[in-house]
Amino acid sequence: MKILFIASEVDGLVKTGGLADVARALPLALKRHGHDVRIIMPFYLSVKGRETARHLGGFTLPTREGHTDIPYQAHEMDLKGVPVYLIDFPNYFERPSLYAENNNAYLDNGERFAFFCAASLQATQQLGFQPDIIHCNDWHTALVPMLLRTRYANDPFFAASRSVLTVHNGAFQGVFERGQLWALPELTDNQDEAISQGHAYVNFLKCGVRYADKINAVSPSYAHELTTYLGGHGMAKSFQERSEDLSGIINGCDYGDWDPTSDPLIPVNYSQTDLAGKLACKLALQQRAGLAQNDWPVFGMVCRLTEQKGLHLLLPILSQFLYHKVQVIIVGTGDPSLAERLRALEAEHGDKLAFINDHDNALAHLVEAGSDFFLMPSLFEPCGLNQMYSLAYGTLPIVRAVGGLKDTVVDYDANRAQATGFNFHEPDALALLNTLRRALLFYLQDQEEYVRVQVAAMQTRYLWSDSVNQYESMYQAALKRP
Ligand SMILES: Nc1ncnc2c1ncn2[C@@H]1O[C@H](COP(=O)(O)OP(=O)(O)O[C@H]2O[C@H](CO)[C@@H](O)[C@H](O)[C@H]2O)[C@@H](O)[C@H]1O
Repeated sequence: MKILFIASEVDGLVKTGGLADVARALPLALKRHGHDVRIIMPFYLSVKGRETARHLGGFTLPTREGHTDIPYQAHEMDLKGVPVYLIDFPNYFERPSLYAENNNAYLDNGERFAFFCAASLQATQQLGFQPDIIHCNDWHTALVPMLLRTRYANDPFFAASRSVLTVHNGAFQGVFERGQLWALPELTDNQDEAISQGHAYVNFLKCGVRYADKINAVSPSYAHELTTYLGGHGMAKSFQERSEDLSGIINGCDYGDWDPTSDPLIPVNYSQTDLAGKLACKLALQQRAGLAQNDWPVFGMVCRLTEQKGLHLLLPILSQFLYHKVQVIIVGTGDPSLAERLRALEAEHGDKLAFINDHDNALAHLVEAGSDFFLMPSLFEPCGLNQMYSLAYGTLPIVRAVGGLKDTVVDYDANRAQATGFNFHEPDALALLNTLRRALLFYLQDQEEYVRVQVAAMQTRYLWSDSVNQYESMYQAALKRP
């Protein structure tokens, strides 16, 4: 199949979160399965190696009558054999950051990504790539399915193309004032309730859910949660209306980058049959975090500092947990108020808690390798990547049983034979504290059993080739739609 993969960030070129990991790994896996895949993304200032990009041509995007058209350039780079088309319009994309500065979203994000959606389709046509499947990801690209059904409805070039939308994070929906979207008359004039938020606003994600031929979430549990009032981020009704076309496909884990037997970013490699190196990693992590190099269990956490990641469950009970002989190492950037609270706790418990306010991939690898447990008490988690890395590194995940976490981590007390970690259900700080204590007790009372579960965790595999089989089925189903 010919697949156009549209994403706002792609690891290796530019990354702010888990979306970028998938936007790299999935196209590469599709290519390995023999598909002709092209990625298209904005030509941000921070695109790595942007000086090597090859210029493909200049095009002009027509806008609403009375407004000036938008001239832009298209470039091409290579991602391990997958061509990446880059949409270049400096006014929108040559900025210090992708979406926000100092935690404040750019005010013209709606305008920027509306342009990106429209230009992506236009550039693809101009470049002569005629896709069977147009694969959109999250709100930034979610206007594309609507444009296919409106602007391009009678264009023979895209007549056989079908769209799919992957929801990586339904909490981000892209809600913007209609008036801001002057480049897209299809939106400014469209009062359809199914794509609106109140009267004056358009919801990009709703637009994708309304018009995409098929929709998937990045885990089966999250796909189900999206249709519920509790887990649907206010969009349950929209997802319910498309429930026949909605599925869940768990992300794969990139074991090429995340493999303790060969990881070049950790001091000593180790495997299920020889765990000695894991201890050396723990000592290196304790040293890096400025904590004592002792044999206390280390609980690691690496995440964006947002409410999603469950920090408001952890913060109220952290002092209590730190009464025990444990070390907690948290690496993350994001919400300044959460960072402030973590710094205050660190000042109080400096011998047991280290907070590293940084985005550092090598350190993330060291935390995975050097910790005994990994914390993900997420409020919601569409798929989650770190728990998969943790499993591979024999670092038992302690997770809230939601979304992809529920689908990938088996709780020790619920099912000892299959156990790979610890789960709790209620979004409640005390439920988390109980689970942390459960894990601690387990670790202290039976090292042999701990190693057994650790080895079971290391044997789990979430392969991209399995996910790709499911994406292929979804693409086939999309192509059958009228
Ligand atoms: N301070 C830091 N230093 C180094 N690395 C850091 C870091 N903070 C985060 N990371 C890295 O960024 C990635 C985060 O991925 P996640 O899937 O956990 O979350 P995210 O919420 O961004 O993704 C969304 O999209 C993905 C992809 O579909 C879903 O899995 C997920 O549930 C959804 O919320 C991981 O590779 C992690 O190691």
